[in-house]
Order: sequence, then C-alpha cells, then structure tokens
Amino acid sequence: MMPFGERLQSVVDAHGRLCLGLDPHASLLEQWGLADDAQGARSLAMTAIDAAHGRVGIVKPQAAFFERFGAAGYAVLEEVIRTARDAGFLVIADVKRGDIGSTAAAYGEAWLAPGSPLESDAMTAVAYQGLGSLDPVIDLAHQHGKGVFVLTATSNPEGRGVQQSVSGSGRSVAGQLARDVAVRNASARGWGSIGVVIGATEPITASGIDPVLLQHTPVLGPGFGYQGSRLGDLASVYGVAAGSVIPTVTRSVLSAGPDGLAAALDAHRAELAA
Ligand SMILES: O=c1ccn([C@@H]2O[C@H](COP(=O)(O)O)[C@@H](O)[C@H]2O)c(=O)[nH]1
Repeated sequence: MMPFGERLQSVVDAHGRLCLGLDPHASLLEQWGLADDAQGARSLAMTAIDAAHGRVGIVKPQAAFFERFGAAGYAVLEEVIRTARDAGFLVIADVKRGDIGSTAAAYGEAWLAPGSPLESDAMTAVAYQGLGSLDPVIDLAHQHGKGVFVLTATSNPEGRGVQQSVSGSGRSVAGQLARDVAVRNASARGWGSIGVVIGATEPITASGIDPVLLQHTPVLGPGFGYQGSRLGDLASVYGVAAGSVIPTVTRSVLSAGPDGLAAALDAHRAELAA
C-alpha cells in the first residue's frame, strides 16, 4: 500500500491542491432550497462532489454537519465518503477525534481501517491528551496507507490562548506540536503521512511554528474564503511552508448555490494559481 503522503502528492500533482469542504450547514441547506435533514445534507454533498469532478482532487466532509441527523446522518455520511472515494477523490474526514490511546485506537478503526463503513483516506485528530495518545491512530494509518492531520494552530481566534502559550520547552504549544509531528515524517522522501492543521487566519510564526520544519509535513489549511484569508496570501501566511499547504474552502464555494459551484471552484483555483 502506497503511503498516504505519496498518495496525497500524486492527487495534488494531478488535480491541484485545493480541498473542498463538504459542510451542509443549516443556512446553506435553506439557501439551496433543501430540507434541513439527512436527505438535504446528502443532496448538497452529492451535488458538490459532482461539481468538484476535474476541479479538485480532495474533499473534506465535516462529520458534525451529518451527526446533527443521528443515524440517518451517519448513513448519508457513509454514502458520501464511499461515493467520493469511488470517484477517485481523496477523502479527509474532518472529525477531530482524540482520547486516551485505547479509545483513540477505536477512532482510528472507525475512520481509517479498510472495510470500515466510514473508511476515509485521512482523518483529523486532536492531541490535547498528548501526541503520544494518538500513536495507535498513527500506527494504524501507517499500516494502511492512511493519513492523520493533527490540530496544531487552529483558524479560530479562541484557540490562540492555549496554542500560543509557552510550555516548559520554551516553545509554544503549537510550535512544539508541529515539531513533534515533523519528527515523525523525517524519514519520508516527500510528504510524510502525518500532517498538521494550521489555520490561515494569521501568519504561522505568530503561533511559534517554524515553517522550515514542515518541509515533509502536509499542512491542512482552513480559514480561506469565508473566514477571511485569501488564497493569494498563502505565501505570507505560511512562509517557506507554503508549498506543503492543502488549502481548504467550504462556505465560500457552497454559498454559490448548486448552479454556481463550478464557477466558484474555478475562481478559487484561479486565485490559488495566481
Ligand atoms: O482550525 C480549523 C480546523 C478546522 N476547520 C474546519 O474547516 C472548515 C472551514 O470551513 P469554511 O466554510 O471554509 O470556513 C470547517 O469544516 C471547520 O470545522 C476550521 O475552520 N478551522
């Protein structure tokens, strides 16, 4: 099985690095004229996947917007993930899971184990219980050619108090976490399979992250579009790590409505290319 980092690189080479978020917000369902239920969420996500064909190679369903509908929402999420993967998209399940190791392992089995109903190509994870608590997930990911993106410096301003605080190492929490993740990718030829999530809403150096360390570490970058950052600002936000960033856009595309999705995606791709 090819490692996730290499699979990610080949998808980026073929389709570019923009990632489309699949977030059926209640407000978007209303705007699209869809019911605020599991079938409405299904319709929005499937329409977005159709429009994404040939435009992006990576999609990121946000589980929370499906979980709102309980079992019916989960059934739809399973179908959305399967449909996207069968169509050749790389699917990053934005689930932000984390716990003591034995429980984290079960999260890994849910989202990354081959044959699991929710099998995705990568998942997002939270290291608040220590990066080591995610080791069972990381081991599982390596075993099956999957990826894990660890929240490091998030796009929401409320995160900064914790993430920018300086730990005993003399480094910020975010800076230390980025360093610890980067160490796990050190032997990769290109990108490793363990990524970080670093929001685009302020320069990453403000969080004490050394961009030089991220050469082999894929960076999932939310915060573009709706949250205010511009794809054209990629280099000023991420510095020398800009080449490792997978920028994600969601509401700034989905708010264009079903008929405007393709044009919105093309406009975002053009901004990124420029
Ligand atoms: O720091 C983070 C981590 C994750 N997200 C997620 O990304 C999308 C952003 O959606 P937009 O509509 O493009 O703002 C959403 O699913 C968040 O949960 C984030 O925004 N920031």
